[in-house]
Amino acid sequence: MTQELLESVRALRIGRPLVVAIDGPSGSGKSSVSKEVARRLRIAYLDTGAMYRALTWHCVTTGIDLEDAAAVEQASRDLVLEVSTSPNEEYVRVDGVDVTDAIREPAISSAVSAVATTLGARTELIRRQRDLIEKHHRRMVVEGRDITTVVAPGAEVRMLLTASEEARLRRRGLQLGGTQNAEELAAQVTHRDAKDSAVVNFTQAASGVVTLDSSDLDFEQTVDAALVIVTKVLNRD
Ligand SMILES: Nc1ncnc2c1ncn2[C@@H]1O[C@H](COP(=O)(O)OP(=O)(O)OP(=O)(O)O)[C@@H](O)[C@H]1O
Ligand SMILES: Nc1ccn([C@H]2C[C@H](O)[C@@H](COP(=O)(O)O)O2)c(=O)n1
Repeated sequence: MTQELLESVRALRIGRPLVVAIDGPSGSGKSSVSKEVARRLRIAYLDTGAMYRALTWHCVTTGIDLEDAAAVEQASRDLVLEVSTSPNEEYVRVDGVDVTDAIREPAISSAVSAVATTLGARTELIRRQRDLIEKHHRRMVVEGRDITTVVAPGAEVRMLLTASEEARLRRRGLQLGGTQNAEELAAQVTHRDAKDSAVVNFTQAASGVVTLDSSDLDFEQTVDAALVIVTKVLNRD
């Protein structure tokens, strides 16, 4: 994307709301692409998956039974959570403890779906996500599974970032440095998506949501394509 086009989008939206909602399956590139889009647009960034992971870490660490929906819901309300909203700094803290790396451990990845499918906990985390968007004057790239449909259906730009299963498994394998075998990778990508799909639809674009298929694009090309979508949608409205 040309620098001039990007400058014109930024100028057009100065002081005005610009929520870019991005959903998609695991390994499609939501976090990395959304972060870079936020940097280029010079707006805030929120990784909502990190919030579900932080709640999972808290439940696992304090011995809360993940099958006990009432206990998980109560934990979501009690959670003392700080999450970065800057695309240039990554941190997640629970009760002041830095859990940025701990929430990415395979043990949390395999447990997180149980928490994310607890509807009462979702209600509480969605409330917090909306608060954060408002706190940033509705100028934020927000990514997850239900942002385009539930958290911010009124976002200025709504996008579904997809990629073939083969591409997503390959990317996750590379990201984890080739440490996982095929079965472990499938558990973290395909099986987790299947469990999460029970409560949210992130495989088909809802009405008004633009699909970006990155299967045959590299990272830079995907960021460019996402910014072109932002420009087109804003110029259309
Ligand atoms: N278009 C692309 N081409 C190649 N690699 C990519 C592309 N987009 C993202 N990646 C890489 O794929 C890996 C997974 O991306 P990322 O963590 O952003 O996915 P995600 O959708 O946020 O996954 P999850 O929902 O499981 O957290 C990262 O290493 C990222 O750099
Ligand atoms: N808006 C969201 C964000 C995430 N989840 C669930 C789905 C995942 O299993 C988990 C962790 O997300 P990730 O870090 O892998 O993007 O949280 C969700 O249900 N809704």
